[in-house]
Amino acid sequence: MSLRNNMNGPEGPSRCCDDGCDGLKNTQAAMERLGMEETPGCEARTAGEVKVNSKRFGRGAVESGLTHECGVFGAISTGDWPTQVDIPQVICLGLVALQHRGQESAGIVTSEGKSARTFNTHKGMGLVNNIFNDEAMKKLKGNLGIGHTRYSTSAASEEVNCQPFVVHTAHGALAVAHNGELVNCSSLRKMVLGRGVGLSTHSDSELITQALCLNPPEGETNGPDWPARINHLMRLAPLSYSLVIMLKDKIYAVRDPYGNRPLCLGKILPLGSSFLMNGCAKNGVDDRAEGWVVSSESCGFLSIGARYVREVLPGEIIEMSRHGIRTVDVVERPADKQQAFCIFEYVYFARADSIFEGQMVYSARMQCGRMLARESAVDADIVSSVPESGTAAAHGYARQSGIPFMEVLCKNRYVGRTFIQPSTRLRQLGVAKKFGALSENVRGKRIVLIDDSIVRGNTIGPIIKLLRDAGAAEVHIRIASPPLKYPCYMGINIPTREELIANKMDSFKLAEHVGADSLEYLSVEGLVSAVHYNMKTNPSDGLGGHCTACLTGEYPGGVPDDDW
Ligand SMILES: O=P(O)(O)OC[C@H]1O[C@H](OP(=O)(O)OP(=O)(O)O)[C@H](O)[C@@H]1O
Ligand SMILES: NC(=O)CC[C@H](N)C(=O)O
Ligand code: SF4
Ligand SMILES: [Mg+2]
Repeated sequence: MSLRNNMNGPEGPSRCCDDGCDGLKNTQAAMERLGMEETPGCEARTAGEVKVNSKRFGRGAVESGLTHECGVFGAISTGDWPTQVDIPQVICLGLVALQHRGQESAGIVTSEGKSARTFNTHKGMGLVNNIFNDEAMKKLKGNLGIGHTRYSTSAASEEVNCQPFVVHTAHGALAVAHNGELVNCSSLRKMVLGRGVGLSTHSDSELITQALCLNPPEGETNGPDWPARINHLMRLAPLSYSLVIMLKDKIYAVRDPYGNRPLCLGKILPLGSSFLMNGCAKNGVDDRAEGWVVSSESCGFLSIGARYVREVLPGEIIEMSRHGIRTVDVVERPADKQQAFCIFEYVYFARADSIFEGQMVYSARMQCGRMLARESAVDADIVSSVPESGTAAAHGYARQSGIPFMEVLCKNRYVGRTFIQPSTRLRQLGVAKKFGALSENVRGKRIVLIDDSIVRGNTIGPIIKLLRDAGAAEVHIRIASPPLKYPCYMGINIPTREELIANKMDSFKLAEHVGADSLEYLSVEGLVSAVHYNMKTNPSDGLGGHCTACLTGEYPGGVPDDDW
């Protein structure tokens, strides 16, 4: 899951928005790549009546797959500061574990807990390991801190938009890291600007940061009431976000009322903890906490000596201090609305060892494969997968069908982004070059090949050709998610409807187009029931609902109020 064919490049996606034009250069490049006519100015339109100032263009062009979201992380040590827990190191390792969620830039901000004036900040473009060298880590000394790894959805992939954002308020410094995208960004932006606040970027994450700084119209009697300010923001902007917000000596962990983006809590255990020594899940529950962490995903917890505790609930505001953690508020959704956790976290985004809703992502993916085998059986000699994220579903398909699993593809993890390859031919080769066929496993075989998703349809065709060239007798494609037909407004870079191959052809035509003997998708009902199969949360508690908008067109919080 580490390689994304992201064509954003160092200039990355940028947004030409209602009050600025900084996205135009990249917008034009994206248009050229898409073969569209360019007209000057923010309000210019293409022949197809697509506005240049739409966010969609602002994100730049991508060759294949869905590009990710972001990873947020926070850590605080408990007890008398300073303690033995190396908070900057914990955050850095936490971000490395979240690297698959965003590879454009990363940042860490720490506080020693004493002064409301000074935070230690280090941010940069690129991968976590390249940004945080020894010198940077020394500078980040602190007892609490937050971190971010970014895939941009609003505002360019540039240093100025790297997170966490830090602002200095009348009540001290404030730092914010955000995963998600504000659906009503435009109206909130107008509101904040209308209150006399200047914004220095087009980032919705900076907007959140500044909105938190606004003094409430009714005033505050005993200094700032941060939970009340957060609550107020959540009512103004109900989705989508998971936030970590740092003040001098506290962190607030916040998940939007729809629970659209993931966020979970972990407890840093003493080094001698039996849980860390033998990994037994029931141990560690009663161990004293040496600190607390909050993270987009739980996959990195063991690597930092932490134990997964639970998810942050939709709408919950958790305060983390040196005394421990406590829920300070829960902001409700409208009564008629379900939780809308992104179902694509299960399909593709999250690391397979992360836990959501009481189940491991890997188990949900396997269950999708089982369901797919029930819905779309085929006679074959072997079941195989497109690595990486198709593999768990392929194992599920194999178990359900009784057809043995065998690897047929080797993935070269060192193939870089395809944006450096100029021509269509070379870019297409780029997809094929990512994989090699295990020819002895392939020759003469009837293969069921499982992938997690088809987006633009650029990956699967060259792979089928590779397998046929290696002697495959038949190649049947089974996709462990339904056809992707609609854009996402909640932090995922899903292409335009026109670019999504499922809007151009049904599965029969697509099979023909990519050279498969057959091609079938998992149904929406099949995906939802596979995800529900091992889930521990209960829909009757208002939990366990999922966003399927990119599959069904039913958006949990409506469509954006600005111009997409
Ligand atoms: O239809 P397309 O637009 O070509 O994209 C679909 C492919 O993109 C993703 O894989 P990717 O190689 O990005 O990551 P992975 O290694 O996690 O599978 C996804 O798993 C599909 O294989
Ligand atoms: N992918 C994300 O979650 C991005 C967060 C935020 N919208 C940004 O562009 O920085
Ligand atoms: S539209 Fe799709 S990718 Fe976006 S939040 Fe919903 S399920 Fe996730
Ligand atoms: Mg893939």
